[in-house]
Amino acid sequence: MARIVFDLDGTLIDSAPDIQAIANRLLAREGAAQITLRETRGFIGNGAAVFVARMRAARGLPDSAQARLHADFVAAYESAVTLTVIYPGVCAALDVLQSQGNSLGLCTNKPEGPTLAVLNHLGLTDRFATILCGDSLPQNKPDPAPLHAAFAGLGKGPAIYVGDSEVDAETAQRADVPFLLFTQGYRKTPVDQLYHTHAFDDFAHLPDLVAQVLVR
Ligand SMILES: O=C(O)COP(=O)(O)O
Ligand SMILES: [Mg+2]
Repeated sequence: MARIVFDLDGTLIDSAPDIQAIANRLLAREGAAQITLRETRGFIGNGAAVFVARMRAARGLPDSAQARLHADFVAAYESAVTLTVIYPGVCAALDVLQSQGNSLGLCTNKPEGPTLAVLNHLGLTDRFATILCGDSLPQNKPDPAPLHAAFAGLGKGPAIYVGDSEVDAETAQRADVPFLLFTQGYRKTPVDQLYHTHAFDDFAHLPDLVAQVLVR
């Protein structure tokens, strides 16, 4: 059976409303305008430090505020779980994939504290036999090292990565593994311009796509 590794934000969960709420509390304190949900989605993907840098750039806050705002963002991040939801059909798809004997892992650029907090809050932690976070290794996605480590944690078998973003597509390409692209996440680039093996807009289709990858 296969080793299937998932991205988190924008793939399994829609966490943008919680991340937007933290950002807007910080921006209000700085006297800067709020960011929209669309802007928030656009800033997610390369981890917390890059999110804060993009948020600052969008509101003209200086580089000298980065360390302070990043620290405040991370401090708030672990308790920011209440507005986050699992995308429709995710749990049923994971049930099917696990019942077929596939092993599941997670590879996210979100730091470990908030990753475990939101997984616990949503009852998802036990689904994953291995979890690689943005601060688990010196390298972050799109460096393929965390994805390789996630697959290594799942033993042997064909490898498949499932994600939503430009970062995930590049990571999969650099790791040379099949990539299933969820199109309803935080991607900004047209699907046909991103590396992918199959694209899907509904988790009900995921088990079939995994089966298609495995017969190739
Ligand atoms: O925290 C981020 O910026 C991205 O998280 P993800 O890798 O789960 O999409
Ligand atoms: Mg993502």
